[in-house]
Amino acid sequence: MKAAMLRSVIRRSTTSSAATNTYFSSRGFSSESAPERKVAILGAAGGIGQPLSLLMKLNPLVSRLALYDIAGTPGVAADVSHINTRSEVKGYAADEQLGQALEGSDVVIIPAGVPRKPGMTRDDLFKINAGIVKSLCEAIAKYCPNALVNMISNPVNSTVPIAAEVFKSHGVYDEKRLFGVTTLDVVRAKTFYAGKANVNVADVNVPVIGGHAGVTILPLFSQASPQANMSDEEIKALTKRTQDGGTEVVEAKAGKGSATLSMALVKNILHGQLQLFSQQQTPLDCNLIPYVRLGKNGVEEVLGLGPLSDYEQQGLEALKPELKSSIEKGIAFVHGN
Ligand SMILES: NC(=O)c1ccc[n+]([C@@H]2O[C@H](COP(=O)([O-])OP(=O)(O)OC[C@H]3O[C@@H](n4cnc5c(N)ncnc54)[C@H](O)[C@@H]3O)[C@@H](O)[C@H]2O)c1
Ligand SMILES: O=C(O)C[C@H](O)C(=O)O
Repeated sequence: MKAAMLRSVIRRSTTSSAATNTYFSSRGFSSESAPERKVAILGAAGGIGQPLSLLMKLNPLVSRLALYDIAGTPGVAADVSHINTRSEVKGYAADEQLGQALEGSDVVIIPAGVPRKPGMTRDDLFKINAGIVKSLCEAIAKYCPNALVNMISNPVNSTVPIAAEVFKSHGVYDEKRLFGVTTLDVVRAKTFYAGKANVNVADVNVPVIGGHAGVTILPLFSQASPQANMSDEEIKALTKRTQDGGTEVVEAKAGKGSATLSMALVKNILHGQLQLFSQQQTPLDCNLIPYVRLGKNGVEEVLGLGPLSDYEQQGLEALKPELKSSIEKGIAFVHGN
């Protein structure tokens, strides 16, 4: 098992809202007080790209927003640019403008690629998305090698290793700066748990470990807060629903794509990353729970998994072979074997 690679897929992030609020209340929204930060979205005209572009335009921590896609970016950029917030928006289309879109970026978010249709697994997207992600990462390595890179494109369990291998081959890999975006699993675990436990969802915290496909998604309900009395059967059902959350949406959308709206929660990660830029003196515990802590260069510390129940321990053992093989598939793709 490539331990470092596994860790990069295992990382997850939910930003502490307390920390985020502190920033907003203490520093305000004005362009004078917020630092200069450029965010590039690759795949900006898509189902995820468009609401994400909107959210980034609303984010007072962003000063420049580069929207890149192979088609449709002029329209999205013109539309988003009319919003009266501080960031300057530019649209970029076609390969020859990718470098300009990326140059100077502090944060890059990649939702480029095709989504699932009913009956498909995320891995079925590998054939198309692996090549897309690889070429975008080549450009990142060249034009903004120090950016924090957030991989949304599926299959995340393989696209993160693809990114890592591309960056390694250019000598710019930093495992602290590469994130697989798995926030949705945390979001779903919290929502489903709150419904079952009949508690306020805003107060709920559920760590989720592993990757981002089926059994590789492992919510740790034994560490959930507030604690609720639940039977083993209820925990199993909640675990399964969290693991199948993406499929639930794909089936409900009936051929019209996968989750795009709940993906809006990705902004939480970015708040964490952008805050981290703005408060560089101290390693900031952005509550990238359960197992990483952010510092000024990205992930500062990989924390332990915490105490697992027997059921979770079995789940952890069960997910490793699938995660390992998805990671190896990504690595092999980059090295052409
Ligand atoms: N990680 C997660 O939690 C998560 C959640 C939902 C969806 N996804 C994945 O995100 C991806 C995008 O989903 P979507 O619903 O936005 O799909 P979409 O088809 O609506 O949008 C994808 C966009 O990518 C663009 N694109 C394709 N090739 C490109 C390239 N080479 N460079 C730049 N842009 C390119 C397309 O033109 C399109 O605008 C899918 O792979 C999907 O499975 C991941
Ligand atoms: O399930 C999908 O294909 C999209 C995404 O990964 C999700 O979890 O919703």
